[in-house]
Amino acid sequence: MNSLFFKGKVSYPDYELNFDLSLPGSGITALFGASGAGKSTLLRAVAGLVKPADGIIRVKEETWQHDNEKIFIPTYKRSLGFVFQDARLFSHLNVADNLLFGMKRIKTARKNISLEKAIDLLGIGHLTDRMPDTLSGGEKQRVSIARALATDPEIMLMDEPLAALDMKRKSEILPYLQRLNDELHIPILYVSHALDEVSALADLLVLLEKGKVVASGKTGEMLTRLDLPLAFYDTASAIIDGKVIAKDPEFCLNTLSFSGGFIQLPGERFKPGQTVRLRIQARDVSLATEKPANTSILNILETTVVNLSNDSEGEVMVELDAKGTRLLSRITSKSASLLKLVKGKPIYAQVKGIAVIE
Ligand SMILES: Nc1ncnc2c1ncn2[C@@H]1O[C@H](COP(=O)(O)OP(=O)(O)OP(=O)(O)O)[C@@H](O)[C@H]1O
Repeated sequence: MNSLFFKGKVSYPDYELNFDLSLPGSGITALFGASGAGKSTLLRAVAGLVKPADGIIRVKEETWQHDNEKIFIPTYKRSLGFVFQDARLFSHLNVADNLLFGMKRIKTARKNISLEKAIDLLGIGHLTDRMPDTLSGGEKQRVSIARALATDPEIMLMDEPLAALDMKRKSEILPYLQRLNDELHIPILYVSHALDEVSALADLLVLLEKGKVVASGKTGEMLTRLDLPLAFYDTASAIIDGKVIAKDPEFCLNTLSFSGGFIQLPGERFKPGQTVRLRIQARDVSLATEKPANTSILNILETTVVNLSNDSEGEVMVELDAKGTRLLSRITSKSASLLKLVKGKPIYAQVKGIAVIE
């Protein structure tokens, strides 16, 4: 049983959170929603910091709460790593001692991750002698993540770990989080209300609204579903996980393959075999009923219209299928009418801009 199961109800005087979720036992699952949606409360329920009614909290083979069986394991006995928005390091201990502090309660017999591995994964080897108040916000947070990881937890719970950092620090930490996901098989529950972070990191997305789970599924699919609000954000985007299969040194151009075909992307830094997550904004995708010729746009994909919905005044959001990968295109209502767009219609998607998520 290599999965996560969370069920229960948390009631406050003016608020109720209900959840019933079955999730895979690896990868990053984002708990996403507006302020007050219940993301932190759900994370706290998993940690045992609040006790949900009619609760079942199961993490892989371990049952941490089962009300019918009168099981409730207190937080300190749950094998979890909790990372908060602020790093919460002990200010009187240097980085090495901060890291060791978390490890004291760990039984050495079942260690899968060594302290050295945690230090290496978060790239903090050069910081071990430093005191916390000499570290940048991003460095502190990397230490705090390494400290949680070094306890060799069954699950990592992260509550807006990047929210206190500016964009630059955020983008410094994202690759480390991606690395954790690539190299370890520890499931990560990641609370965020920042769509850019979630689309960069998450394999799965759980959308919460006013104490309820509205929908959950693969991030790429959730971002493009027209029955959910995510596809109507100003920055509405699709994501593509592409694999670098060829380089053209003459034009410094890479070819990436994905389920829907190929994407061409300029840049020196890509290596053959590398998987790259790309973000394609709905605004950067235009549509044509015939394959455009003599155009400067390199990426033209054969797609099918899955769904259409009115967006803002005079605009339409179109959900497209590129052989299993979803894309969005935001066009004017007039263009949608001229192109006679209907569900199931084959259409060429011209991708004008692609951002690499790094
Ligand atoms: N201890 C508490 N007592 C009473 N109400 C609470 C308590 N903790 C949380 N709440 C309420 O529960 C609701 C959900 O809070 P929660 O912190 O889970 O939301 P969130 O989605 O994480 O929001 P944010 O993004 O702002 O952190 C809020 O309306 C909050 O006021």
